[in-house]
Amino acid sequence: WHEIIMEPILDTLTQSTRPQRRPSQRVIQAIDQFCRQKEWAMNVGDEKGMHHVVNPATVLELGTYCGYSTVRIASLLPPTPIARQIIAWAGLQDKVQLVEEASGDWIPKMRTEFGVETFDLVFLDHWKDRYLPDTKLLEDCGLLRKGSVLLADNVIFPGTPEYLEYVRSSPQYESQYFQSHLEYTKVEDGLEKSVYLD
Ligand SMILES: Oc1cc(-c2ccc(F)cc2)cc2nccnc12
Ligand SMILES: [Mg+2]
Repeated sequence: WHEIIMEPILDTLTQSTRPQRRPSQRVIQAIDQFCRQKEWAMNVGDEKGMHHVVNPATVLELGTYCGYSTVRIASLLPPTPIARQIIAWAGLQDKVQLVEEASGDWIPKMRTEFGVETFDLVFLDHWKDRYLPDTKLLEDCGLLRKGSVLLADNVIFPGTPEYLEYVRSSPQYESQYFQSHLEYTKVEDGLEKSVYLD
């Protein structure tokens, strides 16, 4: 359902804003044209091409050179999740590490997998029953520091009562509610900002 909903968002973007990146085929065509007309280069090229493989999922390329064949091969890979396309369309792919796994599985691996010491900001906007366990996991894994901010969406609607009770009663947090409305509606909702005091 989510991919179906997100597709029109991506379509709207691609029709209404300038891309931060060029579709891969235009990149390949531009390099082939340059190497054919201006300066030869040792790319696999458009004649040998990459026609002999079908739908690879895991690929090892030995010898990247300028990235020409990397682009050719990557364009054969399974479609990129919509969120990754939207992030790339905004030109922010180099700043974002997208992890498509359960939060409870990955929070304990943040330090070893991504070298994260502590988070300055945690934006909680996932499954409502994960807000509290994931917050406790962040504490237990030492991923919060004095001043780390937890910003939680939907604390009123759909609602996260256990999480609210925890951050508002814990001496480890200074919590503040910012009343607003459920996105694009008049239903009450809001954000809870909780500063970790350590
Ligand atoms: O902001 C949000 C709103 C809703 C939601 C649910 C039911 C409704 F009727 C309307 C809105 C679900 C969400 N799930 C995850 C993260 N954020 C959400
Ligand atoms: Mg939300």
